[in-house]
Amino acid sequence: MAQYTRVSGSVGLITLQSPPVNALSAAVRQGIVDSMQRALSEPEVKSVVICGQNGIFSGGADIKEFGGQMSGPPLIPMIHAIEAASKPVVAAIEGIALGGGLELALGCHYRIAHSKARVGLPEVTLGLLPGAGGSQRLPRLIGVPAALDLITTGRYVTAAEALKFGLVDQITDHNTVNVAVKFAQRVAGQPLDARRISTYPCLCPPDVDVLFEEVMQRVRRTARGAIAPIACVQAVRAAATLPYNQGMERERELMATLFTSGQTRALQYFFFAQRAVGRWSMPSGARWDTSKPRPVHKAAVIGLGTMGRGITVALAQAGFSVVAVETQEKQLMEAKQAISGMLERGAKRRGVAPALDKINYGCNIQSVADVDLVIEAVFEDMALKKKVFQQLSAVCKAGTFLCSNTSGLDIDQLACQTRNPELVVGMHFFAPAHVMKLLEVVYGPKSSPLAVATAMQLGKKIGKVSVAVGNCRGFVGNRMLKPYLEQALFLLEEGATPEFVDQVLEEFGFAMGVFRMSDLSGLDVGWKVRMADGLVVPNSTTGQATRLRQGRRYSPLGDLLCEQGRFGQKTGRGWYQYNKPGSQVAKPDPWLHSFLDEYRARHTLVARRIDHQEVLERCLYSMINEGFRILEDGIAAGPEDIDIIYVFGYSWPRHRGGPMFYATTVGLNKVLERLEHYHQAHPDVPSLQPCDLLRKLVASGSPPIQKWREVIKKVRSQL
Ligand SMILES: CC(C)(COP(=O)(O)OP(=O)(O)OC[C@H]1O[C@@H](n2cnc3c(N)ncnc32)[C@H](O)[C@@H]1OP(=O)(O)O)[C@@H](O)C(=O)NCCC(=O)NCCSC(=O)C[C@@H](O)CCCCCCCCCCCCC(=O)O
Repeated sequence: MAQYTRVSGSVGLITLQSPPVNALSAAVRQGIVDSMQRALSEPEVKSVVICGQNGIFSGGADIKEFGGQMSGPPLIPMIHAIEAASKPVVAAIEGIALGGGLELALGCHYRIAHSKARVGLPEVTLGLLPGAGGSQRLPRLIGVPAALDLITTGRYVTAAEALKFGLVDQITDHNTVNVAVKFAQRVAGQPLDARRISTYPCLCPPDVDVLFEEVMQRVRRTARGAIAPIACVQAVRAAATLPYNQGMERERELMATLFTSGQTRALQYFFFAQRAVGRWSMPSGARWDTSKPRPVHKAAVIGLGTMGRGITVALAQAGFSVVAVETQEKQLMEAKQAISGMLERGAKRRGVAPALDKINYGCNIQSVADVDLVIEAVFEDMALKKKVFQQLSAVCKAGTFLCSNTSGLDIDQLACQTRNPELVVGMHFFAPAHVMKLLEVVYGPKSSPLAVATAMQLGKKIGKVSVAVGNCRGFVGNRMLKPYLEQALFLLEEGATPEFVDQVLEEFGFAMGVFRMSDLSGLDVGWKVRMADGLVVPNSTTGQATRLRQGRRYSPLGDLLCEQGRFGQKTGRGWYQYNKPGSQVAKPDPWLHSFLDEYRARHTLVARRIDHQEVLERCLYSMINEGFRILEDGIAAGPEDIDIIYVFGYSWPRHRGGPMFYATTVGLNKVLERLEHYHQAHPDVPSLQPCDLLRKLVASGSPPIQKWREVIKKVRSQL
């Protein structure tokens, strides 16, 4: 709702009241309409101020309303009425004015912002465009180039930047509402024609067509199939080329398409999923709201390879004191130089001082004795990690949390090396660790809620989206990657090429297909793991046994490439060829094609034509099936956890919501039916066998994803 009061005798003050972010719900819109009517009808009132309660102007339209029947006064006529009002209306912007919130402010005649406020039109991130006049008013107010930037990226700007653009009229460090009220008194009675943004001409640079073409190309390149950024460019183009009313009509048409699209449903789901993962729970019943984290002031990082360096940078940038440890002096000095460079570059970008003095470097593990939390980031080798954990347990003060940056090793085995296994958790960072948003916080059977809460809180403080997951081989992300990679290899055996498989996956929206991604990560990484698992048979040539391991179909293709020294980008050869080692430009490799032909001939495999559908279904449905197993096993608490991990850690296209949400858009019965089909064709591939939870969900009528947790609970209680 909105509260109406009269202040200073002549100013009508409308306060939006819809905690926590004053979203423009039906009740708030009704409140604004009623309050405006009152303010305009009271002769004593000469001007109006609109503000939000609790220091927040508005987070925009109420996203929760989008899924259902919209009721209450619509936003567009409400904003038009404010702009057309005969008395000046001033927006007092504190905290945030986002999306519809900023569009409301643009309908006001003046905007006063607090210096700490941030404003923006983030609709594109929800698969929408600023559909309450924002795409037409913003370019008229701040010009086409700046409006295009804000609307197509959805980025927020500070009050200072907004003032520079002319988006706000004044900024203040004082009480914004008081300043706005005084301002409103001053402008009372002044003519308003020049203050109605919809009447402004749209200022275009001389080369505006070139600009639109460039932005459209950039957007198409980076959108990876998302439709909203393209519609945003089209809407701003309408502002630049059409009179206001026609531009509004174009905005409405474009919005209508977006509003009913599957992409916006996926992105809205994703918005709430990001918030849901913070409300973590463990199978023991421990939860985010009953487990208090312990403050961490000083942390240590052990092992300063690529991951350790990134983690050190992330911690130092967030203001933590860090002890950074490497065993050899030479490696320590190299790491110090690299970390300093990363901090300096990051600080330059953000216009702040580099946090160099936050880090103490050392070669002696004793130097971590007084830290609150240690993140071990040595090589992915269980024996080595165990040794480090034994040392840490002996050296660290009582109560220190011991965390391992591992991408899939058993946390429990590490916890068993320590005096206090309840203080041990996994912290699986993604490379580069100071850039990638995802953090899997892995709890073992002995990890305490305190340790999980502390690691989750630390993740938040260093700017990560942290997801709490259970302890199993590969945790969530890498466990689901396994069937995906496996299917891709089987497809090569059956006749596909790496280029074709990658093309299909990239058209789907992945930043990189599976083979380009493997080349980037290094083929030797998985090879070492398979060797440790006893799966690699060196110099294997022929025979059925080569393609079977432990009773299941196995493709040795990756092993054979590694035997040739083809480790991917770093060696200049992998599934593709590169101009030189380290180059990132992947080119098809005729050698690889002959190699595949010879391999198939050797194993009497007849190449067949494989189509797009089969690539997508086999790669994605096998991965989704593993996701259902993960839910069934209680490794992830809900589908949102999996989806967040896949979007932030594995470049799953955000506008498809994540693998589990995608399964709902395909239809769970269809996923089940296709898995059954493929499993029948490949009975020696267990990952294609539909899991029980998927069957149960289909049997219970494929409930919406928000209801899955109830079915999962039932399935688990029956175990
Ligand atoms: C605001 C934030 C920056 C705050 O961040 P913070 O970290 O402080 O807090 P949280 O993110 O945890 O949020 C707290 C809490 O609040 C919930 N929440 C936040 N924002 C909203 C919101 N806008 N709506 C609802 N709920 C919200 C959040 O979920 C948390 O609760 P939870 O229980 O989940 O923990 C940050 O929250 C943020 O970034 N918010 C989103 C900001 C945003 O994206 N705003 C834009 C919204 S979209 C919009 O405004 C659209 C408008 O342009 C136009 C609307 C016009 C509609 C017209 C419809 C036309 C239909 C066309 C059909 C045509 C048919 C025809 O014509 O034929």
